[in-house]
Amino acid sequence: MKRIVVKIGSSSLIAADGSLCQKKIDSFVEQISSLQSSGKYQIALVSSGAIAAGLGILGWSRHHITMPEKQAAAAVGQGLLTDMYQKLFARQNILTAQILLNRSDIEDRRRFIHIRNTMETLLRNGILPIVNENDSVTVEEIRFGDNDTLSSLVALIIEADLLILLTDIDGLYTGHPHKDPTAKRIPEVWKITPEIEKLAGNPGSPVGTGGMRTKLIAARMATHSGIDVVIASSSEKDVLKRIMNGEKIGTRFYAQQRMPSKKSWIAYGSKAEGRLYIDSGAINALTHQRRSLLIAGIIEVEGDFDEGAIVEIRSPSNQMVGKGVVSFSAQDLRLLLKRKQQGEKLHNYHEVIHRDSLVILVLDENANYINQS
Ligand SMILES: Nc1ncnc2c1ncn2[C@@H]1O[C@H](COP(=O)(O)OP(=O)(O)O)[C@@H](O)[C@H]1O
Ligand SMILES: N[C@@H](CCC(=O)OP(=O)(O)O)C(=O)O
Repeated sequence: MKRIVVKIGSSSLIAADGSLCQKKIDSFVEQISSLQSSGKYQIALVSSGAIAAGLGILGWSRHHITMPEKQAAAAVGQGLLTDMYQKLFARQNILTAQILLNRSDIEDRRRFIHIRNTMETLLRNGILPIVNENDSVTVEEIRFGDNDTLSSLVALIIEADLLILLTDIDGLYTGHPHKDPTAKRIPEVWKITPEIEKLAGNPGSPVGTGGMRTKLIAARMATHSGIDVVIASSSEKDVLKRIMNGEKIGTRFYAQQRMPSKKSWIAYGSKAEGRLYIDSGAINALTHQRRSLLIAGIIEVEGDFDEGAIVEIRSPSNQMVGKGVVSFSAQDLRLLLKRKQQGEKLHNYHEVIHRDSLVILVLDENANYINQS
């Protein structure tokens, strides 16, 4: 069975009067149910709309709103959203489950595995997980901030084959469609180059968060992990079925080679607790010779971490090289660096970051991430 994550943005769920639009939601529910009951797909839904729905029913304006008001609106709106999905999916004999996440739930490896096991259990039992950010309890430091990023992490969690971002526009355009009347849809993206990234602008509607910018970040994370991404219009008739039938609607981003799940978590889910600065020889060994990181290549250690922590690997000029699981504590690494400076050869020490626990995050000359295997 193929696994799909479908993300629906606020702009596709909210009616002009600010309320949840049952007609629109029903159309998604029918489409998702039809795919799920074909027996060919397991689907997880990431649905935005809690804040907008809450503001709508409370009659509160989104302008100059305080954080507690926004979080209160999310608490009200999430209830409305869950209730509507539950009722509409029940009509299609599909049981739904609500999962609300913060970034810290994913950053911690144990919690990540718990979420993965829960999602697996739901999917294998034919229950539809409906995911959103836990907006009403989230503080800035642990926010995803946008559901595009969240949906791509959900795709990593369940090792999806495809991530579909449904929005109020039929794909990525060559310019912001509200500002550039000549802008055209780009049907396919093989590589997310800096030129492609430059095309993505902010939301076009007052209810959207992140616009195309965050959709491209999500697409980068997913495609690098080996998951195809389609951005398509939520109002296109039978959009999900047509995408699954291979019709070229929206913008399709093609995946690179599949990355092992642990590595995609290291790259995009985990939180780095420190930094290792490495010299040019080590950068070359890591990026071109697929070697592990040895103590010999480390110039400086930043932060205070234990062995087993995730750290960033950076160049002397502070460019990101990668991330990985470190085998020594920061204290021990500093000690070893001192001994190295005093002339001691440290050949007997094992890898500081083993290749299998290392993800390279630099692009090659073709704007591809360097092969991880
Ligand atoms: N290059 C672009 N191509 C298409 N849309 C773009 C582009 N740059 C910015 N946008 C805006 O991004 C919007 C979609 O993002 P957003 O409003 O956050 O939707 P959602 O609520 O579905 O996440 C579009 O309606 C459009 O106005
Ligand atoms: N978690 C928020 C939505 C955040 C978000 O990314 O919104 P959107 O850009 O509409 O997908 C909510 O439920 O209101």
